[in-house]
Amino acid sequence: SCVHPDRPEPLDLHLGMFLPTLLNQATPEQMERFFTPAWNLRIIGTYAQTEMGHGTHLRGLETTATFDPSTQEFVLHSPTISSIKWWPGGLGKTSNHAIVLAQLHTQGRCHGLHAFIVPIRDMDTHVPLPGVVVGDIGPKFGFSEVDNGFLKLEHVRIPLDNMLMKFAKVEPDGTYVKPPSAKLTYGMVFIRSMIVGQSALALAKSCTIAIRYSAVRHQSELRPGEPEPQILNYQTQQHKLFPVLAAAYAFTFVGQYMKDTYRRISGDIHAGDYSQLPELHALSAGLKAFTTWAANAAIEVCRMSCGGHGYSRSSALPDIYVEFTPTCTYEGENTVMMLQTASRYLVKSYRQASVGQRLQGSVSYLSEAAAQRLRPRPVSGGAAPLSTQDLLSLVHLYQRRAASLVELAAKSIQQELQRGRSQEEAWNHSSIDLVRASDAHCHFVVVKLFVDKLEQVDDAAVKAVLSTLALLYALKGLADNSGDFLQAGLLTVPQATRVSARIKELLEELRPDAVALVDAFDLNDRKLNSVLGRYDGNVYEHLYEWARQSPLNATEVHESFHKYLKPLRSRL
Ligand SMILES: CCCCCCCCCC/C=C\CCCCCCCC(=O)SCCNC(=O)CCNC(=O)[C@H](O)C(C)(C)COP(=O)(O)OP(=O)(O)OC[C@H]1O[C@@H](n2cnc3c(N)ncnc32)[C@H](O)[C@@H]1OP(=O)(O)O
Ligand SMILES: Cc1cc2nc3c(=O)[nH]c(=O)nc-3n(C[C@H](O)[C@H](O)[C@H](O)COP(=O)(O)OP(=O)(O)OC[C@H]3O[C@@H](n4cnc5c(N)ncnc54)[C@H](O)[C@@H]3O)c2cc1C
Repeated sequence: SCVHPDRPEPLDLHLGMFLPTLLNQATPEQMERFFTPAWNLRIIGTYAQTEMGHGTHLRGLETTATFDPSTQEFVLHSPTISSIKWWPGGLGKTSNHAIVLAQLHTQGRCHGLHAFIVPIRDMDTHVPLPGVVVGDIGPKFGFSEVDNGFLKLEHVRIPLDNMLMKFAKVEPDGTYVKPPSAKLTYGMVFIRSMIVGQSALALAKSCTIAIRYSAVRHQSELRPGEPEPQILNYQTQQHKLFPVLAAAYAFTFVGQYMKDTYRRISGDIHAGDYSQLPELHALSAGLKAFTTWAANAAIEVCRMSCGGHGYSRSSALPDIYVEFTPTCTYEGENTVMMLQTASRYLVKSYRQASVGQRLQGSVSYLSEAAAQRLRPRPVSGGAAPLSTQDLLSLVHLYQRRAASLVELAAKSIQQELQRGRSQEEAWNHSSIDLVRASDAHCHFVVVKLFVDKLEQVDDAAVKAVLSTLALLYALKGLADNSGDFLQAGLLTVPQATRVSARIKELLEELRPDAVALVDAFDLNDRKLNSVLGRYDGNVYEHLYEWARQSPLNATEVHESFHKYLKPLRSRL
């Protein structure tokens, strides 16, 4: 059957991680030896980092690569059951090579995790090579098209030159040469950055299906005696779907920003300037977690808003969910990513700002907040006036919420330390606050980027409708997180009431443009693969046709009648 353009595929890891890792970490000689045949699919690779016992804790990975100077080889070995590589996409049956992340041992010392290119199957027969035990990990929640696999290495020898040595090196005598920065060997920033755009696409597809279907589905009575209305005219249906529509636009702009930022900073890194790597790591980790959690929940809102037909595979919504949901786990489990952004960036920046350092990039607002703390507080102490129309003032409100939650997390750590807890315990006992701080920081970044994007829109009508979407996104976020804003003294209860009223007005304003706004994503029927989301809105005829094609309908009387029902009857 033809490959559906957006379905997971066995070659995803080859394209999405094996090739990019070579590009980022291979020497010119290794590019020649591996990239060319990999580009021509002679070499098919995967990225084998996760083990049965460890996915998040990289320093806990157990696979070893021990250098043998007498033969100029590394010996790759899986020492325990928990060290068996587990999950890599395309590993089970497709790949003939793997980039294996292993603890490097040379001259009796361990130098931590490094990347090694390991042939795992014969290039011609595809039979596993000696010392290689490889296979599929079995059925999963979804991703049934992908052979996520396991790999057990039994003292497998590879040449010295199979260690990716663009940054770290091992000399022929076994001497280890450190990389310019230990962070360069982590990788994964590329895919995390790309996943932000995947979140936008998943939202765009889901709300296109749900809003188009809601425009053709008529149900119940709004006014007695009148024809059944479009379900899109129900305020609750708009309250479910229009914030998802707004988020789809917001994440589209954030996804573009993330890709541009990745391209810019990875260019600097290739030129030897590593100064922006912390910002890139923090931004990609945080936005990957923020956008995938939000999109994951929103896909389910779209499915349920389509009633029973949303549960049918003909809607495509179950498949979109099943294929999207692992983004919250892979490429950095979301909670762990949020903690990375908070602990390795936000709290560090907060402390720098607190001693007067001028911060750049996405945390520059922490300098402004630190300066604010030094000024006398206004006597009123109350929340500033709230405009439910002025986007810039809402951006500032999100900025102040983020600064407040970063400060709360930093102070929690300080309080835990003052209680006598160790550094590690103090951080662990503040981790809920740390995740909240990261979430608020990412939320501010998303709202700010949405509003910044409007400045680039020239067409007045487009700018007006996008501004309405941006307002809805910002106010809905304010309503959903009103506890944060109230706790930070940034919102009063009367203001919260005004926000709810304004949201209702915006839903009404957006109703006439809702279908045009999803059409603007320009997702054709093949890409959507959804009977409910068809551009022509001809749902019922195609739903009936889709059902008729079901394999169960190949015969009028299914064999189960003769095999089971009839014999059962005769015994009753
Ligand atoms: C030619 C190209 C063609 C392209 C075509 C594209 C077609 C694409 C189609 C296919 C699309 C998608 C396919 C992919 C599908 C997805 C498959 C999923 C794959 C995986 O899941 S791979 C495995 C993912 N695993 C992880 O992410 C592990 C998560 N854990 C960690 O990252 C780490 O354990 C940790 C949580 C960061 C903790 O590590 P550690 O304890 O060692 O580090 P510290 O917290 O102490 O921090 C130390 C220091 O390092 C900095 N840092 C940490 N990580 C990074 C990083 N990634 N980058 C940069 N810097 C990092 C951290 O900030 C600290 O710095 P400091 O000391 O504070 O200055
Ligand atoms: C569909 C799919 C495809 C994948 N493809 C690949 C691949 O191609 N290559 C590859 O190498 N891997 C792949 N993986 C593995 C994936 O990267 C890991 O599952 C992921 O990194 C999470 O690690 P884990 O499974 O060990 O979960 P764990 O880290 O065990 O997480 C379990 C729970 O523990 C919590 N936790 C863990 N550490 C901390 C902490 N420090 N602080 C607070 N809470 C914590 C987490 O938040 C989570 O709630 C894939 C996984 C899936 C589902």
